[in-house]
Amino acid sequence: MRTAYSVETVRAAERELMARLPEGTLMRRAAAGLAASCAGLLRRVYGARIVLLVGPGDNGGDALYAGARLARRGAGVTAVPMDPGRMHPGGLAALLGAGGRVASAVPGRADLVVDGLLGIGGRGGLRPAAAALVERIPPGAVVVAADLPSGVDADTGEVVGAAVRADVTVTFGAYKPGLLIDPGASRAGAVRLVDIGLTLPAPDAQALQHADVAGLLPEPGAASDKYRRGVVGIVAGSARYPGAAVLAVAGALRGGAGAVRYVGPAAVGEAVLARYPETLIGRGRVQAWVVGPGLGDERRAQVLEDPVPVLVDADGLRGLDPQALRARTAPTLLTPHAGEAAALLGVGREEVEAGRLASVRALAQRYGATVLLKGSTTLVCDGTAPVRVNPTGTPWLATAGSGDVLSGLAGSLLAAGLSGPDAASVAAYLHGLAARRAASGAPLHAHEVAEALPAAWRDVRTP
Ligand SMILES: NC(=O)C1=CN([C@@H]2O[C@H](COP(=O)(O)OP(=O)(O)OC[C@H]3O[C@@H](n4cnc5c(N)ncnc54)[C@H](O)[C@@H]3O)[C@@H](O)[C@H]2O)[C@@H](O)CC1
Ligand SMILES: [K+]
Repeated sequence: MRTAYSVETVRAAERELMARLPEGTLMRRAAAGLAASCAGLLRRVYGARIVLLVGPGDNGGDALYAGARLARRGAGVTAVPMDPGRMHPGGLAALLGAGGRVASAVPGRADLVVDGLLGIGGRGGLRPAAAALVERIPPGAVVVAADLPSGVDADTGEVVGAAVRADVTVTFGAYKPGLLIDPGASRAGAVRLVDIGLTLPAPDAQALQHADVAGLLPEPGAASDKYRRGVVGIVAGSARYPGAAVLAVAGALRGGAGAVRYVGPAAVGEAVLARYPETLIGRGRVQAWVVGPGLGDERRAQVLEDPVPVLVDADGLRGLDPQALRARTAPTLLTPHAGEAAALLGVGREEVEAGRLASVRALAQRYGATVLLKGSTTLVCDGTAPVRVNPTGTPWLATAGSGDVLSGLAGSLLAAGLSGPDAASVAAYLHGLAARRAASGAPLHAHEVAEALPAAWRDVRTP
């Protein structure tokens, strides 16, 4: 499990540790880790041209101390301050003492640039002086961000205006949520964690890895039969959109439930059966429902009355009543994309896109449900536990019908007994992995994602 911590939490842990250690110990640890990563990225440290972009705070201090270490190994190190009057004094003395120099402009050529402009003390978008330095980063240089790419909000991943685009981010003490959540995540490149000895409480965000997902996958035992493994009911599709039902069933059949039941118009049921003859047709007991696309209100209301877990997606999300959801006794899982989330919150779509973390938290609070917010870095939040950030997926997943496969899959996992947050995050993980496999660099369609799910499932289980 990759865990991430808010700035407030990291600061508190740092204060607690700093009080017990000689002054400067943590910054030395951070700088040593940063310098080691930089050295590993260079073919040769001796003679390498390294540029440090140095901000006014301790993030700049990290860059200066790391630069001093690299200068001692024979690199040519140039520090370019954002504000010449404000540089970490100890770091500056160390760099100059090691033979580094300070320049007022970014050199035209560099092998490696360290972004030490802003760390967890950065607020808002980069101010003009910082943005001007970032614009001058020489093309072809490897960019290494200290702690986080400057301009990325550490707590949320939000980017307002200019931000550094790093190849590698060397982060200190703990991952920050903004390194896992887009748009920040896509600015961070490969993220490396340097342990500086912090003791941390419960995380604010977490990203499942293969082993975590493997531990959550439902496994049939010797005594299992199709009913004990769970039946998932799919209430989706209309004469106009029969495909949504077929795709949701396609996802559900690969999600670990023992059987999939389809409830809907006869013509749609026939389309489902033509593709998947193993589907049960018509009403009956289920362990979880998926209420999805192409629906009228009455069908949704009926399903929400059933005291079993219910996943609500697409058209099913329209005009949802928060009070009605809060009154439910069984778990509810909502799976909106940004547009649907915006409608549920009564805000603009851009607001959701720019503030994905705040939006998913607000939705979970307002509707008393687990919410899976689809998009670049899908988020899952149940209002209490850490937000789950999905690390798999590919931009090719932005294709018609892929959401129907996801809702069928997540519903199937709910029917198999997983909690709302587990079903949602396992489904998002497998779905993203299947899409990567199916796409491998070329366009894909939703059915291929469903067909790649068993391979993704096996991948996850392979140690
Ligand atoms: N506290 C600690 O124990 C440790 C801190 N470390 C480093 O210290 C960093 C935090 O240092 P600071 O608290 O000094 O904060 P930062 O160095 O992140 O930045 C704060 C400074 O930047 C300015 N600033 C804020 N937003 C700006 C913007 N949008 N544009 C331009 N300037 C802006 C502020 O006026 C302030 O002077 C961490 O990210 C990490 O790199 C590490 O050395 C590890 C140990
Ligand atoms: K930085």
